[in-house]
Amino acid sequence: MRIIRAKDYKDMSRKAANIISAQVILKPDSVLGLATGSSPIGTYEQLVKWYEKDDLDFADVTTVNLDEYYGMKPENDQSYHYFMHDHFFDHVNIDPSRINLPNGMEPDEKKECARYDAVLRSVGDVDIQLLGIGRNGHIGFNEPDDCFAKGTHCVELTESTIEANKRFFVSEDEVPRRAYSMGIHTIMTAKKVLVVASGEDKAWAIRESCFGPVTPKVPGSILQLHNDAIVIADEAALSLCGDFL
Ligand SMILES: N[C@@H]1[C@@H](O)[C@H](O)[C@@H](COP(=O)(O)O)O[C@@H]1O
Repeated sequence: MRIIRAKDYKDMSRKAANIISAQVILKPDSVLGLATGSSPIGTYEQLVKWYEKDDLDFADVTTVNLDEYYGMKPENDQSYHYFMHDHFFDHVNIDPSRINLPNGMEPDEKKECARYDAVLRSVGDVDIQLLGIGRNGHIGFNEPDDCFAKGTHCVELTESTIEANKRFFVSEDEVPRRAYSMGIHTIMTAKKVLVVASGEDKAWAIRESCFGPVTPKVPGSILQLHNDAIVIADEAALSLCGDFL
């Protein structure tokens, strides 16, 4: 696991966008695993800027997203489908037929998990998986658990995640309680994993994920076993790692 120290959110975002753009330049038909949340927004903004300057071409890129809220219509502005279009897809020349996300509107969990796993198999290896991290160390929506989930699954969100995500909703009651998420095994098969973390509220998750025991109680800790995992974290997110760096 490589840890790259960033000055602040902007610096973190530029560093992450640099790694993704190098990937797309070197391999124009890359498969990008994409993430939502406030952490990667700056990365998408930077990629869009470079695209607008004609420095990047996404025409042959395929994307797979980590997760989606269960029961959420894609046109709902809190859906991850909406988020991805709003922050990235609608601003670059990505082919809509190469965009893949879990379908939150499929009520049959078994069916949707099997469908999305088949999609993931059909696109082949993910070249770079971008990840944010939850305050409790969750990645995608793989919440702390007794074991690591393998493939796509439907998750009950923890109180800590509901609490953290309520800032995006009018009231806590509106925060969905369940979500579809790519599994840990799928995340671990990506050729490269890129975690972006900013702010003090991520400090515990970053310390435990990078230097704590590898345990499903802190899902991000499994990334210590990945052979090409990069964590780009700002000073605040690294503030509890002092003794280890
Ligand atoms: N499913 C997403 C995660 O993919 C994201 O990493 C996490 C942290 O979000 P933020 O970056 O807004 O702190 O939030 C959600 O739970």
